[in-house]
Amino acid sequence: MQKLAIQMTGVVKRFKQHEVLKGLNLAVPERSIFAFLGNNGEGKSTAIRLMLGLLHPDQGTIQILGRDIARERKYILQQTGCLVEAPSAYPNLTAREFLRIACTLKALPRSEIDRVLEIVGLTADGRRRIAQFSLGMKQRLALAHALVGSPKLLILDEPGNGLDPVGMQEIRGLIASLPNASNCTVLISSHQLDEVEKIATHVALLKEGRVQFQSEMATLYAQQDGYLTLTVDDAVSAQRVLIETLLDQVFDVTITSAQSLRVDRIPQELAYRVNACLIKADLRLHQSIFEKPTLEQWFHQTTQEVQFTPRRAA
Ligand SMILES: Nc1ncnc2c1ncn2[C@@H]1O[C@H](COP(=O)(O)OP(=O)(O)OP(=O)(O)O)[C@@H](O)[C@H]1O
Repeated sequence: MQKLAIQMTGVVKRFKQHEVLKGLNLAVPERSIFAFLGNNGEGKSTAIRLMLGLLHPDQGTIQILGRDIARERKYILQQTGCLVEAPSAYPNLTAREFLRIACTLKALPRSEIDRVLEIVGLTADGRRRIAQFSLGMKQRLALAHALVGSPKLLILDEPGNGLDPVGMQEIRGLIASLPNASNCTVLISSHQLDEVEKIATHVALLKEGRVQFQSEMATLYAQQDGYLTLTVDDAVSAQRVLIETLLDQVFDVTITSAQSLRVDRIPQELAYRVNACLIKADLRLHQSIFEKPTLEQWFHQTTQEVQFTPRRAA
C-alpha cells in the first residue's frame, strides 16, 4: 500500500458555532505534488494550520509523515517546511538573519543559509533588510525558509504570490523537482490553477467542510468528457448532419463561425464517430481537435455543480 505523508481522518474544526471542517478525510501520498483546492473560505488554511499543529481539531485524527501531530509535533515540524505567508513580519531583519533563526531551530550549520538562498536566487541579497525586498523577493525568501533542512514535507499556501512570470517558472521548476531530488512531498494550496495544473500529480477539492473529490490528476483527466473543435467548409451543414445522424448520441453542437463548430461534453472514444459521420456525408473536414477541460474549467464546473456529462442534442 502506498505510504501517506498526510492522513486526516474525520477531522472536525469549529470556531465557536461555525463548523468549518465537517469530517475532513484527506490522504496525501508520499512524493506527490498534491493540489489542495477550494473556493475562498472553504477551510484550506484551517486544514493546513491543523496539519502543522497550530490549531487542534475538535474531532478526528491527523497523521503527518506517519506520526500523530498531537503527540509528535516537534519531530514533525523538524521534517516539515511551510510557506504560509511572506516574511513581512520581520522587516528589520536581513534575509540571512531571518534564515538563521530557522537554521538554529533545526540545529543546522550556516552553510544551509547559503544553500537555500542560492536555490531561490537571492544569494546577492542575503545582507539586505527584508523591508527593502519586493513582494516577489519576499516570496522567494519565504520559500527559502521553507526549504531549510531539506524537509520531507513542504506545505505551500499560494507559493506564486507576487512572482513575475520568470520567477513563477523558476519556482515551478524547483517544486516539480523536489519529489525526485529530495524525496519530498509537496502540498500546494493555490487559486492559480493554470500554474498548479503544470506540476500537480494529485488533486483534492474542499467544499462545505469536506473533501468533495480526491484523485490522481491522470485519473481526473481520464474520467472527464472533453470537447471537439472542428474546421469544415460549411458549419451549418455539418451541424445538421451531426444532429440528424448522431441524434441518440449525446452532443451539444455549436456553430462558432462559418467554418467551425464545437461539440461539447463528448467522451474521447466517441470523437472518431463525429469525424466519420462528416466524412461519410461528403462534408470536408479540415481539422478535428479533441481537448479535455483544464483544471480551472473542471474546478468551475465542479464547484458550481454543473455536470460535465454528455447531453442529448436538441
Ligand atoms: N481564527 C478564526 N476564528 C474564527 N473563524 C475563523 C478563524 N479562522 C478561519 N475562520 C473561518 O473559517 C472559514 C475558513 O477559513 P480559511 O481561511 O480556512 O479558508 P480558505 O479556504 O483558506 O480561504 P482562502 O482561499 O480565502 O484562503 C472562514 O469562514 C473563516 O472566516
